Amino acid sequence: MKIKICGLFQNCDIDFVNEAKPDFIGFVFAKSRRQVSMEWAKAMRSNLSPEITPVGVFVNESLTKIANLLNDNIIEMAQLHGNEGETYIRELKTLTAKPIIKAVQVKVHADIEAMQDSEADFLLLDQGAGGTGQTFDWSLVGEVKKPFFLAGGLKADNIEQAIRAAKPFAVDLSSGVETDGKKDKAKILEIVRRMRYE
Ligand SMILES: O=C(O)c1ccccc1N[C@@H]1O[C@H](COP(=O)(O)O)[C@@H](O)[C@H]1O
Repeated sequence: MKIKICGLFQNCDIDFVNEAKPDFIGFVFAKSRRQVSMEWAKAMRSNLSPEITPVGVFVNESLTKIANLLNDNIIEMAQLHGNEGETYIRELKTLTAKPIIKAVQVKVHADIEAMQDSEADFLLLDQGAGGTGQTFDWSLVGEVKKPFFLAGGLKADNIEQAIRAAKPFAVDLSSGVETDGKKDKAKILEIVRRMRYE
């Protein structure tokens, strides 16, 4: 099981993940209390362990900004968390060879069905707008043709149940590894340890 720790915004967050070694981390470029600038992401990425893949999280961002971040190697994957459609994804793919993750807000299974043939490389199934700490009904997931990240309110006490129900390629956590709005080293270490050894 792959694991992504999203929404890193403090210098110490990089130390936490370098120790825990998740597979992916996320920098949020969208409006959010976790938002980072291009310059700050570049500085954090330069301290990130090379074994960890950095993902940029965007909401209806300009294609040029995303392509620049990818092509300047500040991020290695782009996660589109807004209303980006297939035309947008196709266009982004003409600007970069790096993988694209498309977030899907899951209210009914048909929301996933509608994205099965997307040109995105991965789907990310979430409860809503992103970074809310809210779960959705994992029994809605069912059969998914594409590899997908499972997100939305995942934390130590629900992650095993979520994995059993949805069988994702990777799990993605942000709020669930925070305390008082900041990344919590002990929670990050514990969840990555569990994914690796249980
Ligand atoms: O984290 C944010 O602030 C954010 C803002 C805008 C779009 C997406 C965002 N985060 C993504 O949301 C999911 C779930 O997060 P949570 O665990 O429920 O807090 C995750 O994929 C983040 O990448």
